[in-house]
Amino acid sequence: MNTQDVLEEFRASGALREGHFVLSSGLHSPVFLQKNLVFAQPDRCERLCKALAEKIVAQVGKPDVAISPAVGGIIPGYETARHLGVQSFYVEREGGAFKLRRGFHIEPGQTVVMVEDIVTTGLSSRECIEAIRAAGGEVIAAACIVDRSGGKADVGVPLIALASMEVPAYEADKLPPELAAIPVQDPGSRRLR
Ligand SMILES: O=P(O)(O)OC[C@H]1O[C@H](OP(=O)(O)OP(=O)(O)O)[C@H](O)[C@@H]1O
Ligand SMILES: O=C(O)c1cc(=O)[nH]c(=O)[nH]1
Ligand SMILES: [Mg+2]
Repeated sequence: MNTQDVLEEFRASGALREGHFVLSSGLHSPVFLQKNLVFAQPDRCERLCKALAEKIVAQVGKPDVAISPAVGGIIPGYETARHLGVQSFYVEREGGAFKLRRGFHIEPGQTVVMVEDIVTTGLSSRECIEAIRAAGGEVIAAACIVDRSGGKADVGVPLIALASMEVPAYEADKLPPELAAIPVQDPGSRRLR
């Protein structure tokens, strides 16, 4: 599956949104990939995650566990783990920082692939990897459905992306006037209270 095939799954799901969005990183963008509309369709989610699992195995082999950052990473993390034939855990925010909770346990030295939905700056991936290491896991790679940085994001381990694209994103005080004129939406969970 190449980038065009992946974006076609997003387009057909109505998940390629245009407007004014504040992203998890605080950057602003005229484009948002509403991945949940894709993952809500099990057949599409299966196609994407099966392809991602195959790419992971081809590049780094099969890990012991797949671990994702909540909320967006949970569904693709589970489905990718199913195709890898490994357990699926997730980290979630406790007082702002990602933690492994709910009885999920990593044996010392177990190998982990961190599975994200979307990578923009790589901040959430780095936070997730830090939480996995704090719990004793050895992160051999990160993986995602779409890398919006076009390969520029550095998550500290190899990043295996099913699709790669470059989408404009701006700091809050450097918005182009046409973007500033549109009311802003904050669709993610980082700032939810
Ligand atoms: O690479 P980054 O700059 O960190 O951006 C990508 C992150 O943003 C989204 O999560 P978000 O925190 O918006 O919440 P969600 O997982 O609930 O969608 C997405 O799921 C990634 O985790
Ligand atoms: O950077 C983000 O927060 C982000 C971008 C995007 O296109 N989709 C998403 O769910 N999150
Ligand atoms: Mg997320």
